[in-house]
Amino acid sequence: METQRVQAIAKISGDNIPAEFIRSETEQPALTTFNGPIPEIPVIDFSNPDEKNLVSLISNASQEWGFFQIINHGLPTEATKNLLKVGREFFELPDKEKEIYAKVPGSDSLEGYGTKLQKEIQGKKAWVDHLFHFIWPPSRINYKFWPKNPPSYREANEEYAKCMIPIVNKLLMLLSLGLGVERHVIKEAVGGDNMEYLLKINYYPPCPRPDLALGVPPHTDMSAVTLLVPNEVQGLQVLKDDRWIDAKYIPNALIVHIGDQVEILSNGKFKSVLHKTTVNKEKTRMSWPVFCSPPADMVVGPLPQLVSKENPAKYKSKKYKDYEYLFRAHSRKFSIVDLIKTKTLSLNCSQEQPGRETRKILFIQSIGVDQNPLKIPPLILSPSFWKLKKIEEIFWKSIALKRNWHSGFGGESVAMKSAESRSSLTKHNLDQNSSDIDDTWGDDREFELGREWQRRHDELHTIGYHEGLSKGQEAAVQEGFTVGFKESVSVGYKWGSVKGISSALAKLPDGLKEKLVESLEARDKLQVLHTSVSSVSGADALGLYRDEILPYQSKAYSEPAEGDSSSETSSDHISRCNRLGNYSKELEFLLQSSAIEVHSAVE
Ligand SMILES: O=C(O)CCC(=O)C(=O)O
Ligand SMILES: [Fe+2]
Repeated sequence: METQRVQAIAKISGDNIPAEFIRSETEQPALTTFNGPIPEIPVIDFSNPDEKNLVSLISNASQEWGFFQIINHGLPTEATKNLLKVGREFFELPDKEKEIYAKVPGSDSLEGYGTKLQKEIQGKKAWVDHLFHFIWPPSRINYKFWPKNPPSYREANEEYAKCMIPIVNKLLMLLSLGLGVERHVIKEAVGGDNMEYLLKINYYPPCPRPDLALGVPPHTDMSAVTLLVPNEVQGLQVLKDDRWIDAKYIPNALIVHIGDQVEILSNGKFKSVLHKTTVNKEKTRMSWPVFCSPPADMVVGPLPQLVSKENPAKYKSKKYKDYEYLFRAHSRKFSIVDLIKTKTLSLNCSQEQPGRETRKILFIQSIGVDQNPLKIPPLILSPSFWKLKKIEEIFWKSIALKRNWHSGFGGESVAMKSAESRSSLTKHNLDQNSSDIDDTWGDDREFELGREWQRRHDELHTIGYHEGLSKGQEAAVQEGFTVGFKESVSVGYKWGSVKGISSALAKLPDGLKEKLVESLEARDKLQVLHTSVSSVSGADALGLYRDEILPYQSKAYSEPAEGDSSSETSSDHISRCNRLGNYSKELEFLLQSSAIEVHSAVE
């Protein structure tokens, strides 16, 4: 079945848009765009002969914004003009002609003409079509995805790629100097001359309700750096100090995004920027980002020069292809770079120092609120958590060897959706062509297992976190920003943890379970806990929280009235109706009598 393109939907939309494009209030541009005095997004003159000064400007912009525009960059205006012209002409071709370049269904490759197939977590679709193809190095180019029409498409793209190279090299050199390492270091760390340039053309047709829809939803780029030219229609927004800021259109400027790989290499000094796009009522917006990324097998981790005892690595090292896999397997709602942060996932946020975590919370939360009263306790997984990891690893490996990828955690979660899509992808490969079986299961098996394990592991870690945040978001939307958000995050987190941990335990083979939880009684109780936890959906859990705990907590904040006849204390009440809390306590209790300990600092 052919995918419906947004370009086609736009043509028949009239005054309204289909419901699947209407964003929740926390995402609608009309409600989230910052309207106060706009901080200046850095504009940097790339021809500045004072190298020291240039390094400092780029370095500051990369730390504070992860985003800037460069002017006088040396990219010939003619090359850009031609790139934009042929791209626009391609999208103006009849649909049938464009479909010749459609992405290959089921393929792992990003290349081709397409529309994001899966809806996002909240079931929303993006108002954008796109074309992806590599433009550099020549060995990476697959001309199958380069339009033959207009005829000058190839020449214009080849010319543009050639002109990009010195600019990208200079940028990486300046970034290296900004980190205090030698000028060649970042370029080499992302593959040297084998670094890959992936061009994307975004096509955002006019949208009757730009106040309700989004182009690309909030994300960071997984590249090392991204260099982008837009057409003259403004629409790009970046998150700065928890506010969505419009990036002004500057003719002939090149927009630079610091991507996840440079954030990792810099050990967190440079920030990959969270950004998204809005759409326009009358005009078609287009943009041409070039994602400059390491080759698939390149391992990227914090630069050894930047890591010491005092300043340990904040990210795990990973092959780029594994990072890419993680990126695709997980919801785009959060920045994936956080998933590979080393063991302690800190949710300690304060207004004075808005960190990435604050940003993450606020970008789902962003309702244009000036005050950020969040102060969330840190979430620490103790070393004994890794014991569980080890056992689970053996378990997943053993079932993976039986090729049973479909078994998984019980319970529903955001992450499970991606697990399902991964399973169906694998299944699709197997069904599609039996010779694919060897590719999928042959020499790469160890690697695949590693990836599968990584995914399970990441899921277990983030299951509570994601659920906590989204429950927090829903609760906060319903209850108002200041009431209950912190509490709901913590309740939601606990809830997700109980679900994730009890399901993982329930799925362990009996022999392992016995080793971990010696007492038969405790094992039975764990099973019962798992069954009851699975029977309560995330939405019901939220309902319990909202209807039973929150109102009572707010009541308990005010002094009890004189002569209040109720003898029930607030903690009595909360424990009576707090099934969520009870589940959590029950799990903690059962785990205490086992070889597993799971500590969480979330109260
Ligand atoms: O269209 C834009 O300006 C940004 C697009 C973008 O962020 C992306 O495609 O990754
Ligand atoms: Fe992007």
